[in-house]
Amino acid sequence: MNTPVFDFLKDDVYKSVYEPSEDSFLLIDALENDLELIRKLNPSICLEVGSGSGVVISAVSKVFPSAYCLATDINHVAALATKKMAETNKVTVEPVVTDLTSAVRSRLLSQVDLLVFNPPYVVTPSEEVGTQSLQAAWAGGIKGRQVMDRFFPFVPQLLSTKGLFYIVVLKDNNPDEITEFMFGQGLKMNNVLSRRCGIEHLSVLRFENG
Ligand SMILES: C[S@@+](CC[C@H](N)C(=O)[O-])C[C@H]1O[C@@H](n2cnc3c(N)ncnc32)[C@H](O)[C@@H]1O
Repeated sequence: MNTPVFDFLKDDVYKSVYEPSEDSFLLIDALENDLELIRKLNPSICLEVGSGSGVVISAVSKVFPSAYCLATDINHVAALATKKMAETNKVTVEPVVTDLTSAVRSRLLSQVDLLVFNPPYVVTPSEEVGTQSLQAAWAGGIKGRQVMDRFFPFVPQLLSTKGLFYIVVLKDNNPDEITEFMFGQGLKMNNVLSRRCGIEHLSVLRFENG
C-alpha cells in the first residue's frame, strides 16, 4: 500500500489539519499486513472516521478503486484536505463533515466492509476534547478514550457481516477493556501490529464478527 503524496499540506490553509504521522503510517502498514485478508472481502464500501489529511483513506482507495470510499471528520478543513488528497492522488473519496458517523450512519447500516479509525487517543483533560481545531486530532480526554468510546457502540451497526474494523490505540487506552467491550458486542479482536513511536506504544487492533 503506497503512501499518498501530501506535499500540498504545507499550505497554510491546512494548518489545522493533522499531518500524517507515525500513527497514520502504522495504520497504513497494518492494512498492508492484512491486504490478502481485505482483498478476499472484495470491499464495496470503505469508511474512515476522522480522516484528517485523508492519507489513509486515499491509500485504501488506490488499492480498491472500485470501492465506494467515504471519510468523515469533525474539522471542516480536514474534509477539504481529504478532498485535495484524493484529487492529488487521483482517487475518489467522499468527505463528510460530521461528528463520528452521525451524518452517514443511517445510509451505511450493515454495509461497511472496511472501517478504519485513527482516533484522538492521548490522555488529556476532558475540556480539550471535541474542539474544531488541531487539538481535536489528539485530545482523547479520560484514558484517551472519550471519543473512541462514543464510537464503539456503532461499530456492529455499521459493519457488514464480513466487515473488518481497524483502530489505532495507545497502551494507556487500556486495549483489554476495549476488547472486552467489543466482545460483548459480538466482535472478536486481533492485534495486527504494535510499534513503539517515541514515548508512545501504539497498536492497531482489528475487530470482526465472531
Ligand atoms: C489522530 S488524527 C488522525 C488523522 C488521519 N486519519 C491520520 O491517520 O493521519 C484524528 C482525527 O480525528 C478527527 N476527529 C476528532 N474527533 C472527531 C469526531 N468526534 N468526529 C469525527 N472526527 C473527529 C480529528 O479532527 C482528526 O482529523
